[in-house]
Amino acid sequence: MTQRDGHGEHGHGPGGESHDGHGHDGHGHGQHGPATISVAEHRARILAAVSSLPARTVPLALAQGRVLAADVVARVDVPGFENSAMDGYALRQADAAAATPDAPVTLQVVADLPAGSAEDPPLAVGDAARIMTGAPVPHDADCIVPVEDTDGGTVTVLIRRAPEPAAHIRHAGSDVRAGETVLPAGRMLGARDLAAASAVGVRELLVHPAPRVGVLSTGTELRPAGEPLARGQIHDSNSILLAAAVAECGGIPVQLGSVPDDEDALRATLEKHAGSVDAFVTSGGVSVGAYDVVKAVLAPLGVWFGPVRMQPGKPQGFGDWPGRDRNAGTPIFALPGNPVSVFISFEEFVRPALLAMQGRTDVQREVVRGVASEQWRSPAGRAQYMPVVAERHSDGTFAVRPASGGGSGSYLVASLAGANAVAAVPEDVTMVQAGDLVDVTLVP
Ligand SMILES: Nc1nc2c(c(=O)[nH]1)N[C@H]1C(S)=C(S)[C@@H](COP(=O)(O)OP(=O)(O)OC[C@H]3O[C@@H](n4cnc5c(N)ncnc54)[C@H](O)[C@@H]3O)O[C@H]1N2
Ligand code: MOO
Repeated sequence: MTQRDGHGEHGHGPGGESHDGHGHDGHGHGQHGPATISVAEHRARILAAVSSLPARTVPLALAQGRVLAADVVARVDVPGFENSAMDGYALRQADAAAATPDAPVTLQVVADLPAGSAEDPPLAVGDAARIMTGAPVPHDADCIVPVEDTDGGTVTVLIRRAPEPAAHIRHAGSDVRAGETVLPAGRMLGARDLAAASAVGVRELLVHPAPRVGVLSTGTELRPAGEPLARGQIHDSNSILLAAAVAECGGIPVQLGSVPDDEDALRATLEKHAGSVDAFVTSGGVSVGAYDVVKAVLAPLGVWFGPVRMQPGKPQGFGDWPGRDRNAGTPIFALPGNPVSVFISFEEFVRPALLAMQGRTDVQREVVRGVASEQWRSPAGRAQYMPVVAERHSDGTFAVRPASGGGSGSYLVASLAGANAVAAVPEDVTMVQAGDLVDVTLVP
């Protein structure tokens, strides 16, 4: 990789341009606090500011994907009783110990036990009970002979093979005993976890709920998907992306539509929904333009705005929409308007925060190793997040190349769909060469 020759810590001067040609780092933004912060610093501040939503009890059917807030302890033994692992016959092993295919043993069939039977028939010497998988084994029996080793009789039965002692019996508590912890707090619940909870007698779980996330686009130029466009208008793709991305990481998107670049309209929308969402994510209106409405409304309320040393995604805002009557405020993520910036900002900041609100501690995606298969430029002084196509090699590494011929331009929304990963290039690298190792995150 080509690195910028070192003039100390990342200064704020005009360090680099965004690839779509209108970026200037770190001045004239009127932000609070330090002139620029790194991606890691901004994420750390966000994670320090959000906490897991208070736990609630939900039925098992609504617990999938939620994080457990308390251990799940078995209420009963599993299995709860000795039961048969085979369709066949329950009997005393000694009664059939001499059986061979050439010299089968004949037993009396004195009972028929389907799964769910509550019977416990007494078995005298020479008796057997026909039994199905899962049915309770009579106390007098000590083994099961599978039906395949018999003639299948219902009055008498020929046993053609001697059973092992205790053959095909599932013992009570052999899976888990009452009182044992089956699922630890902190576990994200999947299908197997819910099955385990049900099996041990639990029907409701204490979990951190899914955050409801209000998604709002800003921009007078925006039209809903599919509507005809006049000159200067574009389709609102950010709210579509954000709503899907919220759902993908376990949140509940609440589409608030789009508001024009009008302070009162934005204020009214946020005010209206603040009580019914756990967070807001807005896009657009955070830069230095004359109509940057989000910043105009939120900065006076103490929401932080400033450049983050990244490309795309440089202009960011984060803080609280104030609560009423001493209620806590609603976290608000004010993302830049460019669609690729929205995607990268969501991945780096919003997704980790939404996962933390769900009680997750593993809030960042796994980073894998990539090898650049072609060269590309990266801005000095800003970490670059390049949408790439990553192809897996047999040794587990990935060959990566930019997903668009246009590079990392933050307006390249249609090309973004062709990417399956994002390569993160450190701040001090200005050129990634073919063959360079890069950190890669695979994305859905
Ligand atoms: N003079 C400067 N201009 C810009 C700078 C700068 O530092 N100095 N930064 C550039 C960077 S980097 C970004 S990122 C953008 C961020 O600007 P805003 O957050 O204020 O976003 P907008 O101006 O509202 O929109 C930017 C761009 O994105 C399109 N857009 C907006 N919303 C949507 C949506 N819902 N769906 C699809 N596309 C959307 C919008 O039409 C613009 O093309 O500022 C740069 N400028
Ligand atoms: O590069 Mo901006 O920082 O287009 O997101």
